[in-house]
Amino acid sequence: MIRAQGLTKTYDGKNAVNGIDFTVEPGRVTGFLGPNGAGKSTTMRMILGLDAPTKGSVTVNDHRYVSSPAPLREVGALLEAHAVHPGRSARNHLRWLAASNGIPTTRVGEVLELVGLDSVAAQRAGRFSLGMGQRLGIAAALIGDPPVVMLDEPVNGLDPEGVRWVRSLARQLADDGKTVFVSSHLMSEMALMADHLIVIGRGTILADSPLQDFMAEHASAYVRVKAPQSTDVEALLVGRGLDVTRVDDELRVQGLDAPAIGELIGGHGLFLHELTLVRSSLEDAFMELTADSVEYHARTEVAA
Ligand SMILES: Nc1ncnc2c1ncn2[C@@H]1O[C@H](COP(=O)(O)OP(=O)(O)OP(=O)(O)O)[C@@H](O)[C@H]1O
Repeated sequence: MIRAQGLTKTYDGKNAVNGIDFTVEPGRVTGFLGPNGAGKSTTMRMILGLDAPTKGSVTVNDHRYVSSPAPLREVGALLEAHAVHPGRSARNHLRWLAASNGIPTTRVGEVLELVGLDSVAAQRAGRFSLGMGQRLGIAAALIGDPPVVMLDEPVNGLDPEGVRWVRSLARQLADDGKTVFVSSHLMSEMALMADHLIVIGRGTILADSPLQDFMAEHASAYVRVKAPQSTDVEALLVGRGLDVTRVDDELRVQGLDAPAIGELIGGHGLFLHELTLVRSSLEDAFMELTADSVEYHARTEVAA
């Protein structure tokens, strides 16, 4: 597992990461979310020992990652900036990684096949598309079959098939008991991929909970009611003390669940054309939670 305690990183007198505590547990996919500049990459770099904490500590499987003799066997990481020599072929890049960590060369063919790059393994990595580069980065992360896998924006540049593949790969790794820590700005993807969320804003933890609990706490829900005699229905629901908002021909009702609303309306001899529970998305919940933590706002408003 990954454990951060009082983890702090200060750049030019400003805390990029501000005394955070969290644990990333094995056997589940943990999503790491936050607006631009929130401190995600800085945290991931400190986990890998690429940056030293100003204060506090972070350990992987109870020791500091930098002190590991074969790091790729402990943590596999895909970071946004790929360190691949552009003139080297995909296969040679992976061979070099394997050799430097005492990993058998046979593993190179296995991971190339796993990520779907076996047919282009002899091509220079510098000529790879964004998506191919991501796949090579994931192959490198998995080459040591590590118990901890950290993926920063793994679906970036991938086509829909690739996005699905990363999702099922993350699930498979978690089901195999590995610790899977994934950052992404794609909320729809995170909603499908993550079991647990850690949300960071301006260097502090805003939420650390199972996805379901996060949605229950931060996502709103209402029941959409469409009825031919909508004025009568509205009066009935308001009369029962429910919170009703009219938007065009629909009524948005809060305060009672859908079956009870249906029975109430039917019990008064009124017809229903639609009765639907509408939940806000993870994106909505995330936007609401992080509204005060967003540092970089676009100046032009775009209609929602
Ligand atoms: N090497 C550095 N020197 C100075 N400041 C830095 C450095 N790296 C990061 N920062 C600052 O630390 C803060 C956190 O940045 P970080 O890259 O960790 O955020 P992030 O959550 O990964 O953002 P994004 O979603 O945009 O990738 C930002 O204010 C950033 O400008």
